Amino acid sequence: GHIYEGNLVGSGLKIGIVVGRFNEFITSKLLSGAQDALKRHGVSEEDVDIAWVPGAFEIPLVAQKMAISKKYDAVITLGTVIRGSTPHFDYVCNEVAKGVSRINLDSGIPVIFGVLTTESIEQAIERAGTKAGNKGWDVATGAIEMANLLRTFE
Ligand SMILES: O=c1[nH]c(NC[C@H](O)[C@H](O)[C@H](O)CO)c([N+](=O)[O-])c(=O)[nH]1
Repeated sequence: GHIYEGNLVGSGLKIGIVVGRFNEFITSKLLSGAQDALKRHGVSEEDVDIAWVPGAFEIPLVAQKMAISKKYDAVITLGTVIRGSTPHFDYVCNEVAKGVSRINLDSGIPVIFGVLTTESIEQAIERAGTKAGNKGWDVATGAIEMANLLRTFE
């Protein structure tokens, strides 16, 4: 039988990025990690569009707009929700996760979930370019892999 898998060759792919401004100290690092990964895998900067939204709660709506525009091979979502400072932490996280996962199925476009949900600021910093790596890099390579994988099914 056939093994389907997407390679990490990004050249020619069009990528949309939705990033939340809330906790911008962290989300800006996630964004640069994603941009670095896209560039290092051959995605040209002119093929990357970036939309800034107020916070994670607004990510799904703009991610949906990008996905249904059919202008992108994949959409990356970036945000940071920290329980310590979020009164409705579980609600915000669940709604954003549910919203993003639904867009994948409704649009058929890979929309990668890159919203950090952590207990503390320290944990967020660890995942935004320090000892636990950069989640932005990880979701960017995931976007390239999924875009290429889905092309094999067309
Ligand atoms: O992205 C975040 N948005 C947060 N709230 C804003 C929310 O995403 C919406 O922007 C806001 O509710 C307006 O709709 C956060 N907290 O509340 O702490 C958070 O930690 N992260």
